[in-house]
Amino acid sequence: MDKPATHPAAPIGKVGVMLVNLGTPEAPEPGALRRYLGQFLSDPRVIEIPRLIWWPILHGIILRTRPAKSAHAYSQVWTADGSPLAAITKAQAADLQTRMGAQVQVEWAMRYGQPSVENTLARMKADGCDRILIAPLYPQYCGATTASVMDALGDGMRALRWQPAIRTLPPYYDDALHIGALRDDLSRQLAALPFGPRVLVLSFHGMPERTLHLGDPYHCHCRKTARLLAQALAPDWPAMRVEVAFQSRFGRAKWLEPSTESVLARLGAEGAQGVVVAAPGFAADCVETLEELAIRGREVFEQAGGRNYAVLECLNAGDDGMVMIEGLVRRELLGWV
Ligand SMILES: C=CC1=C(C)c2cc3[nH]c(cc4nc(cc5[nH]c(cc1n2)c(C)c5CCC(=O)O)C(CCC(=O)O)=C4C)c(C)c3C=C
Ligand SMILES: [Fe+2]
Ligand SMILES: [Fe+2]
Repeated sequence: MDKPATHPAAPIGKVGVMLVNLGTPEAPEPGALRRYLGQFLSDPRVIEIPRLIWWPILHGIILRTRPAKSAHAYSQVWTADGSPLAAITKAQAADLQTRMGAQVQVEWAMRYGQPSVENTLARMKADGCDRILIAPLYPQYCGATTASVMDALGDGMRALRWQPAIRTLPPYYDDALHIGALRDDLSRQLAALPFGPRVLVLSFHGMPERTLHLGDPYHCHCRKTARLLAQALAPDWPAMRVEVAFQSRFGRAKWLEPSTESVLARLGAEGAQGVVVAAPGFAADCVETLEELAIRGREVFEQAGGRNYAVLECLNAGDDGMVMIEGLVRRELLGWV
């Protein structure tokens, strides 16, 4: 049989994958925190208050007071490899590189701080990647996180004369690969606890409630992840109740409710025993899980009278999480690889 007609072979460039997460300070010190928070909180996707009002508050109050407080939080979770979020994202990229083989170049970047999305994009293009998949590791879409990565990507693209072709990883909050990975990973961790889990609190990062009414799908995405995950865990953990909460409130506006802090205080006051917290909105452990949930959350719960508390690890670079990332990435690379 005749071979089908093909187009003349084009020179095949490299395919790249860029894993992106939020970002992190360079050191757990007030100076580094001031630079990091300055960049983060100047992003109009994150703080949606007119510049004229927000600028004096940011520079006059927040950047004078918060860096020292945040530096203390980071210093309690800092590792020999640096910030947990950066170290874990780097490990995820290294593991994905092994899984994908030499055909694909895997890199990692941070939306705020280093390595930046812009520089990483330019370096990948210089390395010969002419097709790049940008994978923001946020399961739930949010303007403040996912869209902000796309803004940084746009800045990076604007600076390039010869641009690569781009694909972006859609949010995976309800993807069977994500729910399955969470079910397997959390089940294993639940089974290893020294006490019986009675209540599982699924704690997501909060957002100003206003963004929900403006049409941001984040709240709905969190709720759906929680519902599907609770259904997936129910057969193995029939006696465990699942609650949803939102953590890390910032500023004076009303944020999504209930707050994780109020849920832990209530459970503690009820004398609950066996309260376990998981954070299925975070692809990697970070200051928000390791300090806010594991240290301060425990204090809130125990001081209110609760006993037996645990915080489970995020998917991180563990096998369940990496099988998921590989599956999500391979699906988006169809036709390229
Ligand atoms: C996972 C999704 C996230 C959403 C949504 C989000 C929104 C959001 N965050 C802030 C303010 C802060 N967040 C901070 C840390 C932080 N936030 C996320 C993720 C989301 N944020 C992560 C993964 C981290 C950890 C970074 C790390 O280095 O470990 C911080 C800094 C820490 C602190 O000073 O408390 C701030 C500030 C706002 C205002 C917001 C939505 C509008
Ligand atoms: Fe945040
Ligand atoms: Fe926090």
